[in-house]
Amino acid sequence: MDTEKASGFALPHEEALGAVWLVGRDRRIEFANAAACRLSGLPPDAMTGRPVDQRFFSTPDAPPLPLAQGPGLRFSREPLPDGRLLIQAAHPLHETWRQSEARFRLMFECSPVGSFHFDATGRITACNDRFVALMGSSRDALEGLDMLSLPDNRITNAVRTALAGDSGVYEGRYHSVTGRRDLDVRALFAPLTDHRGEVTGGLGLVEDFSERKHAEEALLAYRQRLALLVEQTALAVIEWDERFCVRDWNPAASQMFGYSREEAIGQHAYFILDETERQRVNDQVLQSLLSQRGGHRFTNNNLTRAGRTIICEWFNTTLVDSDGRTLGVISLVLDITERRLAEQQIRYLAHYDPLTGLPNRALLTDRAVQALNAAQSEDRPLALMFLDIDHFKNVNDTLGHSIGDALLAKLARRFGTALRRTDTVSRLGGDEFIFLLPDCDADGAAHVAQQLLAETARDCRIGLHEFSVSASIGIALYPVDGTDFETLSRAADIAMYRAKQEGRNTFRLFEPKMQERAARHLAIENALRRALERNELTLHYQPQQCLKSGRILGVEALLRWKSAELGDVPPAEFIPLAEESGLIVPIGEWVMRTAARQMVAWMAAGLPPLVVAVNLSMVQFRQSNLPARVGAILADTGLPAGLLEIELTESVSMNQPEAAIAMTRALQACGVMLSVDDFGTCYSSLAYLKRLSIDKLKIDRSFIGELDTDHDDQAIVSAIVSLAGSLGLQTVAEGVESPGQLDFLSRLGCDIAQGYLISRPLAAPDMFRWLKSRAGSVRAAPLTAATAGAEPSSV
Ligand SMILES: Nc1nc2c(ncn2[C@@H]2O[C@@H]3COP(=O)(O)O[C@H]4[C@@H](O)[C@H](n5cnc6c(=O)[nH]c(N)nc65)O[C@@H]4COP(=O)(O)O[C@H]3[C@H]2O)c(=O)[nH]1
Repeated sequence: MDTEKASGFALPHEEALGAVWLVGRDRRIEFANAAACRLSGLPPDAMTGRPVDQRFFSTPDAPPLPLAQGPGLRFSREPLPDGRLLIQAAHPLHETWRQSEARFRLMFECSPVGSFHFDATGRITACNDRFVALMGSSRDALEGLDMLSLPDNRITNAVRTALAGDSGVYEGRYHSVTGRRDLDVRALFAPLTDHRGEVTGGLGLVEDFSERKHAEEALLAYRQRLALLVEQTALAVIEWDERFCVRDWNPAASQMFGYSREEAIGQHAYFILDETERQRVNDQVLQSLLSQRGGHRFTNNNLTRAGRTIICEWFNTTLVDSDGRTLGVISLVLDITERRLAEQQIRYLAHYDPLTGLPNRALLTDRAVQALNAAQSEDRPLALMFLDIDHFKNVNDTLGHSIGDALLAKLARRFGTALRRTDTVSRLGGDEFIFLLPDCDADGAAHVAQQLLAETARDCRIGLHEFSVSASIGIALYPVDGTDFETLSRAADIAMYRAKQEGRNTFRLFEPKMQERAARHLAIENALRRALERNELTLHYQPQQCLKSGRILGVEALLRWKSAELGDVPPAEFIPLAEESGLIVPIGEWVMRTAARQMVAWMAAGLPPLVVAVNLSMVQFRQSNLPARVGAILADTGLPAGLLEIELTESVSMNQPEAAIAMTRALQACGVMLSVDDFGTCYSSLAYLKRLSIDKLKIDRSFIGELDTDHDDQAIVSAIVSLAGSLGLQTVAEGVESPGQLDFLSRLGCDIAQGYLISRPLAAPDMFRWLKSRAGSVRAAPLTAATAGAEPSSV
């Protein structure tokens, strides 16, 4: 380079040009390069200043003097603008070499691969820009770097391998000198030799494959995830070839169709299609799947290995290569058999009653609307019928719910046989059925109702039980009783309610006045809700007289209601409604508390202790906390337990016998007395009666009214009295109105009488006066342990 500077001429690379002489304007050599010196056989010092032969200038092509002759040398002469002369001598092979060198240099410089030369000592002598960039360093820092002193053994080993004449490879993570870059590199170290085959150094090629490595790693991870997914997924994953034979088959597919992977591979798609599906999904359809692009989805019936048909949802995607050629199809398959069944079940449940299989209200309403439209447009009648099983609750309570359910299912089947194809019977839940009878007038409806009553009354055998039930039916007619389903339903319901009130096991056609009754019931129920808080309820008391001594032993508390809106409402009217609505529970508690308080007050006012009898409704009797409530009332009011008598109606005690027996025992354990009211109206079994913990039987007043004349009643009352005697129970005769009745009862040995003959039920102050006026004949209740806490009588 110094010589170049000295010449003031930037010479191209020596080797590239061959021998070069620069001749001054004085025709003397100013500069000769190493090749020119070698060619001339003169050292550079002897060359500089040396005159150039005249002939060289006149005959430019003649061999220059004093140049040594060389074979095939080609001279050229180039006058320079400043008057100097550039003489070059080159061998023709040198030109080829020069061009090749230039190409190599270009490749070296511009290569996208980091490239560098190193000498025989392992020092980097030259490198390209890409190498500098990859290393994240500077050219100055890299050129001259001794690679054999690098800390990474694998690099030094690879360099040594190259210097030993072999190619060395290094692959690894490279941390740049500056520490700013982390690269995954692959480097090749190749030896460079001279013409004798001696290694003069090497060439290094460094490739950054970080991105490719990341891509490869990502692809590997993706493949692993995909494989895991295909292995683990609940979806069957099936790959088909272009002939629609199985190419791959995952475990879920084996699970779904019953074929192992080995059995499935190579099978044609037909192997999982049943006969019908094969006709539908023929070759043509399969071919069209192959030609489709993108995903497509369908549902079909497939066949498992065990021959079971399953419903499958298929999601298919055609597989294509990068040239768009179809390679096959990949299918994801979901077994939706259970979902379909559940959907069918839901659809069924939305329209049918699961217990009886009859249409439910939703379907009935739908059919009713259609039938009413038809009736209207064709001017035809239509009947709507409500049927309710009488005392169905008793069946459930005594025989259990499963027998109750079986009975309903059996009746539903029987009802079906009594109807025409165009009729609809539906169960609304519970024991209530609705019949929609298109084209049916009052006579037709009455006829059907009679048939239904007969079907209901037929003996039923369920398991070991044989029994029969009855039903009450209400009928409403289109168009007289209503023109829409709602109105007709209301009317039929009211008529059914009426049938129940009028003795059950019968049917009633709706009449407008029934509507009034229903409206009154509603009004009573509404007013009753406010009766307690408005203090509209009071108690009347009716005395009970000992038939032997003529003394008054106690009183029965009877509820009275004077409603602000409705005036006096008799208990026989409002008590059933209070029971239906559940209002009887707070009302009943109020009665017991008020009666107890009254007895305590009367005792405090000087009357001797009297037993007070209160009526207990079936609803109250079923409350499991009843004994606790009774105990609380006694404790709160201070009434001795023995002065409280609880009257249960015969039907109350007959329902759920075992529960009733337990409840009577629990109540008696509280110390209160128990009597069975309205005795004789139900069919009590004697064995059962014996197990009830009761003290008295109250003979129903329906047997007393005609006692003077009716021999049957006399026989019944006489039987009841002797039955009670043999069970150790007292008898109370209700509704005694005449001295004759009283006399008859006395002679029979009946213990107690109650009725208008003795006194009508009176308000508390009147009864107090009445009792006071009869002070002599009012007998204190026998003082037992339970009554011991009562205040001493001043009467
Ligand atoms: N014809 C006639 N009737 C007589 C005679 N002596 C008494 N009576 C009436 O017979 C009914 C006797 O009460 P019950 O059998 O318990 O029958 C009661 C009872 O079942 C129910 N009831 C009354 N008060 C209550 C109550 O506080 N709670 C419950 N759950 N029911 C009650 O209402 C029913 C009717 O009660 P009331 O209308 O007060 O009617 C009372 C009474 O007024 C008579 O000589 N001749």
